[in-house]
Amino acid sequence: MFGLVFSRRFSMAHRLTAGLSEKCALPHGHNETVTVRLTATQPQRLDGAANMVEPFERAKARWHGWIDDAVDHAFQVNAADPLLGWFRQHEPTRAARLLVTPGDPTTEMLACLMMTKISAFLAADGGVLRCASIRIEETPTNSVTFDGDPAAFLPEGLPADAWWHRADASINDLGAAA
Ligand SMILES: Nc1nc2c(c(=O)[nH]1)N=C([C@H](O)[C@H](O)COP(=O)(O)OP(=O)(O)OP(=O)(O)O)CN2
Repeated sequence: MFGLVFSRRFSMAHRLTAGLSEKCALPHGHNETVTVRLTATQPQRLDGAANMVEPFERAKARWHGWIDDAVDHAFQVNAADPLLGWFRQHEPTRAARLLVTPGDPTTEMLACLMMTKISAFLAADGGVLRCASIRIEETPTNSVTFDGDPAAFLPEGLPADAWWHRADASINDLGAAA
């Protein structure tokens, strides 16, 4: 089967506060690369004319738009991080630039949330493609890969309408909770 593979770079900052990585408890940043592998939901032969699964431009437009406009330079924070309250009180406009995760914003969590998000985009685009796997390179020496169903690996009890399920530009649900 064909796989359409797209990579996009983004800058981010985060901090991990749950206690497993004390060195990462202060805000710090990475230049990361996310790579997705898309496959056809109904694989077919090449037609002998256009010979495409789907034009690259169409397949990646919404996804790369979200990475560039919403994820790039966002600050990734645990939903329980007190910094969230600080931003909401002192810099509410900038709170929109916080990518909020259930628990620490690790690369594993980001892989699951991003795979759910791109799946929502692909479904909204007609469901011609699905995301078969995702790889996030956090640093030049550390990457996380994921394939399968993110729902089976995300923590239980998360809202079914959270930002990662929606085919929109959201990276948090702060507006909904305000
Ligand atoms: N399982 C995970 N472990 C860690 C994560 C993660 O997302 N998942 N993240 C971090 C930190 O973000 C840290 O900044 C990066 O890890 P680190 O190993 O320190 O990265 P380096 O590139 O500096 O590693 P070198 O071995 O020095 O190349 C920590 N753990």
